[in-house]
Amino acid sequence: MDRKGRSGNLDGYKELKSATNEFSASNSIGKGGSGTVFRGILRDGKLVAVKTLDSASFQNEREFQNEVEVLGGLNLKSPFIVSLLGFCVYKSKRLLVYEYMPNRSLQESLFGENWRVLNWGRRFEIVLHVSRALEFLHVECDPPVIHGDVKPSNVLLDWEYRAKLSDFGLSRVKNEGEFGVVDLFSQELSGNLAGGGGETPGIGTPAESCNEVDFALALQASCSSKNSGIVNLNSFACNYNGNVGRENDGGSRVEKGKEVSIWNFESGDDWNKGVIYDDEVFSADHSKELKLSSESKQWGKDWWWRQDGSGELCSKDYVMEWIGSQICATVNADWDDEEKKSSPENTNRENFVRLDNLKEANETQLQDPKGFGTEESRGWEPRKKHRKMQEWWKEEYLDEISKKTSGNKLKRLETKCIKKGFRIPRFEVIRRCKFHKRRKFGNNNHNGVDPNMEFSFKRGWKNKNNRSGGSEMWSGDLFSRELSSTTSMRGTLCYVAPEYGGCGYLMEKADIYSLGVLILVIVSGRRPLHVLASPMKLEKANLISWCRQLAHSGNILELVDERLKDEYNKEQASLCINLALACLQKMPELRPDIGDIVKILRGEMDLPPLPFEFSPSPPSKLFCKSRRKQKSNAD
Ligand SMILES: Nc1ncnc2c1ncn2[C@@H]1O[C@H](COP(=O)(O)OP(=O)(O)OP(=O)(O)O)[C@@H](O)[C@H]1O
Repeated sequence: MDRKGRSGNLDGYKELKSATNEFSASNSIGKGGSGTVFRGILRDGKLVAVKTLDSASFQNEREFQNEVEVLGGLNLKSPFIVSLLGFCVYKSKRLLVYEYMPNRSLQESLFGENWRVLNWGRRFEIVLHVSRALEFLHVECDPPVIHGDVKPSNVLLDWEYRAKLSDFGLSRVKNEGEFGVVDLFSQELSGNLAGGGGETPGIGTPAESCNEVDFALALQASCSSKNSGIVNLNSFACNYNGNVGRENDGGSRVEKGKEVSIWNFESGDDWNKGVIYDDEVFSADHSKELKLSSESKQWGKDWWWRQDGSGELCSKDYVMEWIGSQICATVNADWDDEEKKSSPENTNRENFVRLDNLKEANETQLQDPKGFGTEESRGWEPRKKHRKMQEWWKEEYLDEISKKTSGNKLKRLETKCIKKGFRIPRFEVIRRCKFHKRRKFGNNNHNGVDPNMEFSFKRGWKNKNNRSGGSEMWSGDLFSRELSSTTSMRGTLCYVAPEYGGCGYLMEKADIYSLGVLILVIVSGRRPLHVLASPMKLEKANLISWCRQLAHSGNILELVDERLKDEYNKEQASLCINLALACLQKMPELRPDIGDIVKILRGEMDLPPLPFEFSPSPPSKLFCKSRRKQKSNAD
């Protein structure tokens, strides 16, 4: 790749190929939901990470474009954000080139064999660095950028374990004049989108009314802003084509007729510069692949529906039911009968909405707007409906389940599902585990699941990385693994803010919520959901509600990673936990701004008073005062 970004063409792809030893397994450093990441050395000796996205995935295409547009579009640099050095489009291949982060992700360090490197000092620094990354995005960037997917696997670590935030696939640039979900939708969008008639609700309307939203129009509106980071593929395709179309403009920097598009952010040039792009190959492939053109309106509509689900069995139910099934599974281990009926093919069919099924699925959905499906499709249709994200994160459900017998709970859910014509999904998950258990490890592995595998509603099982995560990474809990890093269309289960209903714009306070979860994860060294076989431990299953309980009983330090023993700074740990509690308040307005969070972490500001229900947690005011006093004494 030409690092000046001026002569990239097929050579660009070739260079990335040779830099990564032809994308060899030995250069592979990790696998995410969207593709594989390879270590590479460019001709000039620069060490890079090359992410190759799995082709032909609708989701990947969107995330690729978002990454390029938002991360690549940042005018300012931050030491706390991973640099995107360039990208490459070669036929259906999509590659992203990042600065290399030798210690990879926080997820791997925290839950891997190497967890000891994350001593308390480093953990506290990581909390500060991620906060500074968000401060950069929310405050220093104009317009602000909302990351949308803050979680440990998106925090990468450099040589000295300094953290940088990565993965802007779900991020967006905040539009000018956005105030908040309610204002936005009641005033701006509904008027605009309904063409003045005011009948079409906007994106952020409550999920119950989502079916009514003309999402295609909403998307068009959201993308109409010059700075919008919600990249509609339609508009993005236009953007590409627009560049090509402008090749003869004076000073055009677009070269036509090549197979590779590569653009180098380091060159500091703007979007057009250095794009080398075959419009025929690209636009043809692109529009075909994404089924755009005249159907784009309908496509946009289905796209949102498909990703977020519109069925009545929402993810809350799904998660509740799944939790129940996990408890049953660990206690009763009665999987085998179901397993016999399953096959990997069936499981795949039920868990993925494939690109090539899109048209077929659309038709079904149009004919059957309630989504119950025909007799033939019923077996897999409900799976697509489970993704609704609204308020899934109801820790009360865990409490509820712990109070009642899981069997009763499940019975009720089963009845509910059957009444609605849905099949019960729980055994699919379990089958999957069993399938992988057999295939990968025989019966000797801990609970039968590869420590490096994780489950995604969207993507099914995926191998997170090629390095062994170690036994700590597994630690006997199936459930925490599966939910802790499950990327949804717009957020990750357990990290996504409760107000974010799958239909709304992400706002800064959603990032703050995710930061709160991340802080607790860093401090506790465990995942947000952690169900162990013993029912006694169920009260601790949900990290957030456990933390709230501890705050209530004045014992928050019990949450600190027991592997650290006593080797941590109690004052800082209390500060982090109280700060996390403030970030995790259900009402977004009550959560602190990122600027204040950074100041609090630096000891320059008091922690705001926590809600009553968290008392008698360590008196945060007193605590902060004493901390400030100490600091001023030190000065
Ligand atoms: N810049 C980088 N430098 C070094 N390693 C990286 C870099 N980017 C990613 N990795 C490694 O590759 C792994 C996969 O990254 P990727 O961003 O594809 O997945 P993810 O964020 O874990 O998953 P998802 O995209 O589903 O959220 C990371 O966990 C990390 O180990």
